Amino acid sequence: MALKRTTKAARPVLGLTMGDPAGIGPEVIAKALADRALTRLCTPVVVGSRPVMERTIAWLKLPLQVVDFNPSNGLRLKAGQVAVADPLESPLPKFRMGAATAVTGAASIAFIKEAVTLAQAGSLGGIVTAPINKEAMNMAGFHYPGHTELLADLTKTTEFGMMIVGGPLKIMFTTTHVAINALSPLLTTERIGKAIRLAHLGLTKYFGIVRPRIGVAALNPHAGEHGLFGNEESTSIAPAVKLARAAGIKASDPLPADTLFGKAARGDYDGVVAMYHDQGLIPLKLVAFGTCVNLTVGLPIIRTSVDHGTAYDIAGKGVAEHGSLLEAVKVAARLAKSWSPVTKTSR
Ligand SMILES: NC(=O)C1=CN([C@@H]2O[C@H](COP(=O)(O)OP(=O)(O)OC[C@H]3O[C@@H](n4cnc5c(N)ncnc54)[C@H](O)[C@@H]3O)[C@@H](O)[C@H]2O)C=CC1
Ligand SMILES: NCC(=O)COP(=O)(O)O
Repeated sequence: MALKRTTKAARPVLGLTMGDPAGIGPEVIAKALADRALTRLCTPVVVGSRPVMERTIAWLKLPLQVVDFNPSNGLRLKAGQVAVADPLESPLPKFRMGAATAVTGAASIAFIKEAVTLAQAGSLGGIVTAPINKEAMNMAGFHYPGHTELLADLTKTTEFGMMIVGGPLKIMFTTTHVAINALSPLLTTERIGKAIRLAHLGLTKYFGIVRPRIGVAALNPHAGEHGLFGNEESTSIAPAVKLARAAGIKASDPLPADTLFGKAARGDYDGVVAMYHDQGLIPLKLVAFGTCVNLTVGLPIIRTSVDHGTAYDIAGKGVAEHGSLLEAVKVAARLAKSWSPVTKTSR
């Protein structure tokens, strides 16, 4: 029997995927599990390797005890007990912390798949993902740019987008993990229009903002300066804005990105549509690294994530901070209490 789906009164059951076992995912999860701030927000279920979780808890000397996740017992846990859903058929072979391998990459994908299955079955009210390593995932033969596209594939979602929020900024990304020299042809009116619609959906449905004001970033310096420094503004961004406005969305003209994010941070816009990864993530991480939350807007399930990666440089050292994971749980728990599946991205 699946757990009853979260109600407004209950603390939602959230699945915390372990991410890449060789990164800081297990550590930030263990630290968060020992933090009362997390258990006040939700009933956590770690979706990951049970032996890795046990080793991490022991290594960090945390007062936690791992038990198997059993959806049919209503998650009746004693204080300090942590439920782990481990989808791996056999324990992971020995691996080195801080190194990308196909084995750990494959495990990180198995955890995500299991979490999606549990969420779709109603056993989890949402999922919060710890970082995967894209290189390890690709070494394992999963050729996705990141969670965002994998989750869309697993849930058969076509209209989805990566939104990251932090401090005063809420940013929707038109493209995610793309080489700069491959960017321009991807910035079609259709793709930008989709990002504007998803920004609107994210700001209204996920953050409750009525008639949000959306700032749309230009791609080129000074918004191209009438074609002097590029023309994506006139050929694709402005036409996408026009279509969005015709659909009733309050979207700005393509604005020079070097001043747009500051304006949004000061409150002139409720959200921003960035054209590419670093355009939006540099301002976000400058003002709020460690507390930003990544959401996949448009999925039929709730998914939030941390703002950081696997941080191989500090994996196994005990210095990783778990603040972003707590923030991601906070957002997922809030959404889980009022969630209704996305059916379309109309206003
Ligand atoms: N949600 C996800 O699954 C994400 C995955 N990644 C992946 O992570 C890998 C490494 O990416 P990088 O660009 O190097 O970013 P990164 O966030 O792993 O590391 C950047 C710097 O921040 C520090 N740092 C990161 N998280 C920290 C924490 N919780 N506490 C203290 N210091 C922390 C690291 O030590 C490093 O100096 C890549 O494979 C990337 O694709 C990156 C971002 C998000
Ligand atoms: N920089 C954001 C990031 O890498 C997370 O991407 P995803 O795994 O959530 O698609």
